[in-house]
Parts: sequence; C-alpha cells; structure tokens
Amino acid sequence: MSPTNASYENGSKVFTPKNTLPEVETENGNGHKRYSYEMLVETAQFLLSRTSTRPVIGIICGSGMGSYWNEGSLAESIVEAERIPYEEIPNFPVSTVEGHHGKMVFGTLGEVPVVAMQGRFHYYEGYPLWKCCLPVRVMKLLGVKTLIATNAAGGLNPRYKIGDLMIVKDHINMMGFAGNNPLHGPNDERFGPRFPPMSKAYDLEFRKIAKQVAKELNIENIVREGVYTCLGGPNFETVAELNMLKMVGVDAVGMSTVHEVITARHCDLKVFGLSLITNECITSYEQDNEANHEEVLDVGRMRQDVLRKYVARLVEEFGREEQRT
Ligand SMILES: O=P(O)(O)O[C@H]1O[C@H](CO)[C@@H](O)[C@H]1O
Ligand SMILES: Nc1nc2[nH]cnc2c(=O)[nH]1
Repeated sequence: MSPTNASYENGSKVFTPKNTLPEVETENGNGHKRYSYEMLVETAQFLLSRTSTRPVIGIICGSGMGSYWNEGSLAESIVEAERIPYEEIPNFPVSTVEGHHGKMVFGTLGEVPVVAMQGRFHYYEGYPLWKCCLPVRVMKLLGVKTLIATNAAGGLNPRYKIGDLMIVKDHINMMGFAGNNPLHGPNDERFGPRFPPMSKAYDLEFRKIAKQVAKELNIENIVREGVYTCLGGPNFETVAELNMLKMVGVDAVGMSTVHEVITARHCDLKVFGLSLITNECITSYEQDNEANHEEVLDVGRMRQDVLRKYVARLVEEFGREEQRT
C-alpha cells in the first residue's frame, strides 16, 4: 500500500498526506509488518486495566540496571509496585538479553506515578527499530509525559572512568545515517509529524536539574555530560571504529536509546538520557583488555544503589518540574 494518497492536477502528481494508517501495514521494505495506532491503543488499554497507576514518567532500565527494580530492593522507593510480564501484554515483544528481565513495573516513586521497563528491546535481537521503540508509543498512550532512558555504555572519552554516569547531552544517530530509523515508513500524524526536529532531543531543564541533584547527592565527581551514539551490535567495536567515533565527538557508545529517544520526541515526550559507563572503549591495539557483557552487568550491579537513589530523586524533581510547566 502506498504511504501517500496520490492524485493528478494539471497532469502533475499531487500527494495528500494521510492522517491515519491502515490497521496493519503491508511490508515496509525490511520485511516487517508494523502495528497500527489502534493496536497500540489496545496494548495501552490492557495495561491500564491491569493497574490503577496512571504514570506521568516512563523509565527504561539499561543492561544490568533493571535489577534495582527487583522485588525487595525498590520496595522503599517504588510504592505498591505492580509487575506485568511482557509475555502477558498484547502486541508486545519479549526480552531475550541477560540483564533485561522483561517486565513493566507500575507504581510511584516519591509522589510521582511511574512506569518502568525492566528490560528493553534491541535491534541485534532481531527486532526492527520501530518494534524496539513500540513501548515508547505505548507509554505515550498511557499518559506518560517524560521518558527517562538509561543505558549501559562504553566510555570513549578518555576522562571517563568505569562506574561514571553520563547525562546524555545529545546523540549521533549512526544507524540513521545508513537509513535505518524507527520512523521509517508511513507516518501516523496521531503520534507526531513526518519531519520531527531533533535539535532539542534531551531536555535542557532536566539536564540542569540532574547536575543540581548530583551536587545534592554528593556524586558530582562521577556525573559527566556527553554525546552518546548507538551502533547496531551485537559485537563490540573495533579499534578503528572507536577511533572514528572519537573523532566525530562521541563520548559513550551503546546499542540502544537513540531510536527510543527519536520515537519519544516524535510523539512529544520530554526526554532525559543517562548512561552508566560500564567499560572502557579500547582505542589502541596495545591494550590487552576486551569489552564483554559480563563486565557490563557487573558494573550495573556495583552501581545499582547510586543509580536507584539518583533516578528516584530525578523522578521527584522532574515530576515537580512537570507540574510547574
Ligand atoms: O543499552 P543497554 O540496553 O543498556 O545495553 C548495552 O549493553 C549491552 C552490551 O553489553 C547492549 O545491549 C548495549 O546496548
Ligand atoms: N556498542 C557498545 N555497547 C556497549 N554497551 C556497553 N558497553 C558497550 C560498548 O563498549 N559498546
């Protein structure tokens, strides 16, 4: 099916943008079918029927960071948590990566109603980008106003240390350079415009608040601010690739987040991004160590206490900011 309605005026082809998409699109060029707005409404309605929480902030937990949402450890922060396994959610993918539990957690942090994804979807798992980002649109339909996307990332900036936290200032959409974008294909205006701007992807006010909160919590020495990029994975990068990324101004490298943020901004969610630097990016052939997922998960575990406290305080502050504006 054509993404646009074409008609002819004075012999020239005129395209009128369509407002809605068909229930299930035909193949979009990647061999994957997309879900319609109505299907995602069905998913959101299912979730709303399973919880009394009406979340205003959505959180995506990065690799190894979801464990701080496990039973017990968050009891004092997430109040009356309700956990819904992805398998039970209509139209939802399932998590296949170690360190991603595959549950939606509803509850409150401070006074703020939240939904947290304990496990995200990655391109390398075999999901097309739009499907990796489907939960972001579901969050929008749940009433979420702000997305907090956390991730584990390799530290490319030589000043970064393992265990540092990086407030994401901006991203470079490397996969997008090659034409792979979650918004690829027909646009549904009910989510957002065909050509969304991306120059204010990461909310400036939230970034200021995050720096202030880092001071209050006395963790400013480990909190950085920098540029993130996402590669398709699942392999970690070669030395030459990392040196190229360094040259173009990348501070941290991962395999997620960028497409989620694009999807979130498209549907007008405010965004805050936070990377946990879990490993050093290897930029010299003389170095012996190599990146590995175990280290990524270990550092997530090691920093879970700090992350939990920091994210919980940020949620409170962002919730307050949300009420103010
Ligand atoms: O981005 P998150 O999901 O935090 O995880 C990062 O860590 C994993 C590699 O160890 C990859 O999945 C990469 O994307
Ligand atoms: N691409 C990539 N993803 C990561 N996730 C955690 N560490 C890394 C890394 O070094 N590279």
